[in-house]
Amino acid sequence: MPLSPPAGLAFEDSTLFLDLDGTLFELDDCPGAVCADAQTRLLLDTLLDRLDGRLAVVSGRSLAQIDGMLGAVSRDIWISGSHGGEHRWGGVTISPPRPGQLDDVAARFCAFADEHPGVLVEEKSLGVALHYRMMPQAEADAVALAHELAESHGLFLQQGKMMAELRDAGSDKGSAIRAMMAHPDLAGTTPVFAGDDLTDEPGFAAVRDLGGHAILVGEPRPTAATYGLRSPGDLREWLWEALA
Ligand SMILES: O=P(O)(O)OC[C@H]1O[C@H](O[C@H]2O[C@H](CO)[C@@H](O)[C@H](O)[C@H]2O)[C@H](O)[C@@H](O)[C@@H]1O
Repeated sequence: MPLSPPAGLAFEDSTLFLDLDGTLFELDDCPGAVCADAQTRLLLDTLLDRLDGRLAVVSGRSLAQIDGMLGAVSRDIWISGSHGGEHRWGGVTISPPRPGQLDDVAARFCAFADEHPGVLVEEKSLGVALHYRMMPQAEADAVALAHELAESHGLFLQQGKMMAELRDAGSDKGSAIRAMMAHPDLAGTTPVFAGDDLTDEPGFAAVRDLGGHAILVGEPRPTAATYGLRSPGDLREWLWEALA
C-alpha cells in the first residue's frame, strides 16, 4: 500500500533530518556527480531559517563529501556522515581514525573494478564502496568479494542501492539521530526524518520511538515509515509547499 504524504511540517517545534542520495537527490550512475543545484541550496537555506537551525543531514557519505555536495550551507547544518560514524554539530567535529584495513580493501576493490569495466570504487573517510549500478551483472561477484573481505578484515558489510561498502561496525542512522536528539538544542523537539534506503530504517525506527515522523521516499516497500513521497523531486516540492 502506498503511504500518504505528510500533511505539513510544524516548523516551530520540529527538527528535520534529511538523507541525501535517493532522498534529497535523485540517484545518478556516478556518485561523484551528485551536487546540490542553486534551487536546492536555497531550499536548505530557507529550511534552516524557518527551523531556527534545527536542520540535519544523516548520510552514508563522508563529512567531506557532504560539504562538497551542499556547499556553504553545509557549515550551518547538523551533520552525521559515514552512516553515523562521524559528526559535526555545535562547532564540534568528531571523526574517528580510518580503519587501516580499508587500504587493502580499496586495493582489492580497485582490482575488481579493473576487471569489470563500469564498476566504480568510492573511497570515503571511514569506508570504501564498490558500485555496480552501471554493470548490474557484476552484482553477485561484487557482493561475494565484499562478504569475503568483511570476514577476513573484521569489517562491517553495508549494502546499499547497487553498491557494497565496507566500514567499521557500531553505528547507523538510528544511533546518529538519537545522539543529535539528546543534544540540549534539539531535545524536546519533534524529529522528522526522510530517507529512501534500507539503511534509513534504523533512523525511521528512532524518530518513531522519539515521538516523531518517518517519511519513505521512493517506491512503496515494507518499512517503519508512516508517510511516503514518491521521489526526491516530490520531497523537494513538498518542502517548498510546507514553507509557502
Ligand atoms: O545515506 P545516503 O546519503 O543515501 O548515502 C548512501 C550512499 O549513497 C551513494 O550511493 C548511492 O547514490 C549514488 C549516486 O546517486 C549511486 O550511484 C549509488 O548507486 C547509490 O548506492 C554514495 O555513493 C554512498 O557512499 C552512500 O553510502
